[in-house]
Amino acid sequence: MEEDIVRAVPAAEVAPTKYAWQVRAEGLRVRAGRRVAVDGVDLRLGCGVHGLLGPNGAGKTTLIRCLASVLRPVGGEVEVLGEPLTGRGDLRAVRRRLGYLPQDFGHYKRFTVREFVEYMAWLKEVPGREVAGAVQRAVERVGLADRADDRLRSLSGGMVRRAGIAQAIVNDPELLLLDEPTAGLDPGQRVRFRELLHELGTDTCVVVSTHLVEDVAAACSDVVLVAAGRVVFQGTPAELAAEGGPDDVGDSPIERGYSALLGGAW
Ligand SMILES: Nc1ncnc2c1ncn2[C@@H]1O[C@H](COP(=O)(O)OP(=O)(O)OP(=O)(O)O)[C@@H](O)[C@H]1O
Repeated sequence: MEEDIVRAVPAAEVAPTKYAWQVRAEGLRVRAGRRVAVDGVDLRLGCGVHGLLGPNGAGKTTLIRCLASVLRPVGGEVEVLGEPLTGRGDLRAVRRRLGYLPQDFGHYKRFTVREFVEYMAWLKEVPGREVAGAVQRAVERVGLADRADDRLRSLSGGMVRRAGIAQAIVNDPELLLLDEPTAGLDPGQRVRFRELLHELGTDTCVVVSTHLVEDVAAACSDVVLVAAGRVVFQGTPAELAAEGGPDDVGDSPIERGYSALLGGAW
């Protein structure tokens, strides 16, 4: 009986908060192949939706991969959820508390959506009796409840990406890292996804890399602009817009702010 009244409590509500920032980096340097693609990043991120913007090759994916503990830094410091990623410590505990949607994520085409999200829930060590409910909630939140029992290979690219978002949120992560989550989503889904981001940002640190300036304007509380491996601006979308003037290139105030800050490098 007791089980009936137990609700899935977001990890952020129960984990002791022993850190001031979900992400803290100082002078962070990360290599991608032979290149130092993140080259001296200072960053502090708390709860909210942080839009990671920047031109192709700026280092956004490399930064996200480092925060997801996939790439080890080669210099500087980085702490995620209060845990340093620079040492030789065991990263499993911190990995359980984050959600990550890679740009090109691998999935098992023969799995159904539910099986895929369930599998990721098990890997994140979501307690057994909570798995089914957590999976159903994640699938509903991305609007895939009616396709939950279809195999991934039968879904469109945008639907597969939504399944990817579902696996990233299934463990109610304290830090959610989404690398171009809106790529391939139709306009209706993009609007729904922005609403979901808003909701998640109230008690989670969400980092979203995107090329879509409209996503940033509509869904992000904060913009981090990256160029040539460094953070060149951090502020609200309105502050980014204020950087632009009538002579800057762009179709919207935010685009003009973006081009003003990047000069010719975009
Ligand atoms: N495996 C790799 N080997 C060599 N160079 C790499 C590798 N991965 C990335 N790079 C280089 O590192 C730099 C940063 O790449 P990264 O993918 O982080 O940029 P990005 O900002 O995410 O770009 P995009 O907007 O195109 O996705 C680029 O110059 C890229 O060519």
